[in-house]
Amino acid sequence: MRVAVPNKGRLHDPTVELLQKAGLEVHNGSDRKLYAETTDPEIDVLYARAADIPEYVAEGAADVGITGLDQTREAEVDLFDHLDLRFGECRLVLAVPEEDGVSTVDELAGKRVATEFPNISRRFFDERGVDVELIGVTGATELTPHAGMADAIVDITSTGTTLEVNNLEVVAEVLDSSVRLFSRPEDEEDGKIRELVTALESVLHAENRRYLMMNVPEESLEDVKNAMPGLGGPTVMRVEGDDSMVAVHAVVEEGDVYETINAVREKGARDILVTPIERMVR
Ligand SMILES: Nc1ncnc2c1ncn2[C@@H]1O[C@H](COP(=O)(O)OP(=O)(O)OP(=O)(O)O)[C@@H](O)[C@H]1O
Ligand SMILES: O=P(O)(O)OC[C@H]1O[C@H](OP(=O)(O)OP(=O)(O)O)[C@H](O)[C@@H]1O
Ligand SMILES: [Mg+2]
Repeated sequence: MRVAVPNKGRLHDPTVELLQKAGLEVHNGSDRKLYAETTDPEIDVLYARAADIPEYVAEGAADVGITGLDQTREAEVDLFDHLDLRFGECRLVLAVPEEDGVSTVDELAGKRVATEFPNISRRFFDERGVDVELIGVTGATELTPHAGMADAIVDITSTGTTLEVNNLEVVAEVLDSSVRLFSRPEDEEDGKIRELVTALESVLHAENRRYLMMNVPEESLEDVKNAMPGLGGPTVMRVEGDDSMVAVHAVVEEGDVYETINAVREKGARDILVTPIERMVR
C-alpha cells in the first residue's frame, strides 16, 4: 500500500510525526527522495506536493493520501474521507481591502477575485449567483489587491496575521479546512487502510488524555471514584503488602487533570502519578 505524504511545506513534518507516533516509522525520509519505506513492509510512502496528492490518489499512483481538505475540494476528484487528522487547521475566506467598504458577497458582482483555489471559488460564487472574474495565482495572493490585480481574494487564513498586515478584511467564509486521510471511494472498506486509520485514531484519542495512577485507602475508594470524571470506571488493584490501600488507575481528559488531582487528594488519594498516553486503541 502506498501513502502519499506532503514532501515539504508546513504539512510535511506533522504528517511524518503523526505516522511515527502511530508506530509507522518512515525510513530515509528526506526532502529529495520520492519514495520511503516504513516499519510495515506492506506500506510505502510517496512524497508529493500537498496540492497534487488528491490527484495522485484518484489516479492510483497512491492508495491513501494525506493533505488539506482545501486541496481535495480544489482537485474536484471523487475521494472517500476516512479521518480528520486535526492539524493544518485553517479557513478559506473571501477578503477585500479594508478601505473599500465592501461587506457582502453580492457587492463583488463584476469584480476580479484572485485565488490559488479557482475551482472552490467558482463553486462559491456560482452557488450565490454572483458573477465574478477569477484570476488564478500561485502564491502571495494577499498582495494582488494592492497591486491593482484584483478587487478581492479567496485565500487561506489561520492566525489572521497575513490579512491584517495587508489591510484586508473578511467578507465571507468559504471553507473550514484541516488535514484529512482519504482513499478512492471503492477502497472505503479496504482492510489495510482500516488498520492505518485505527492506528492513527489511537494517537488522536490519546493526544489530549493523561493516565492517572494513585494509591487510595480502601475506605476512601468510593469517595475517590466519585471525584473522578467520566471516561468509564477506573481500574482498581490490590497493593501488595498493604491491605489497607488500593491502587486506582484512570484515563482523564487533559483539561480535567488539575481539578481531578485536587479532588482525589482531598478524598484521601496519595502518591499520584500523571503520565502521557502514547496510543489508545479502541
Ligand atoms: N496558515 C496556515 N495555517 C494552517 N494550515 C495551513 C496554512 N496555510 C496552509 N495550510 C494548509 O497547508 C496546506 C499546504 O500549505 P503549504 O503552504 O505547506 O503548501 P504549499 O503552499 O503547497 O507548499 P509549497 O508552495 O512550499 O510547495 C494547505 O493546503 C492548507 O491545507
Ligand atoms: O492567517 P495566517 O496565520 O497569517 O496564515 C495565512 C497565510 O499562510 C499561508 O501562507 P504560507 O505561510 O504557507 O506561505 P506560502 O504563501 O508561501 O505558501 C496562506 O497562504 C496565508 O498567506
Ligand atoms: Mg502555503
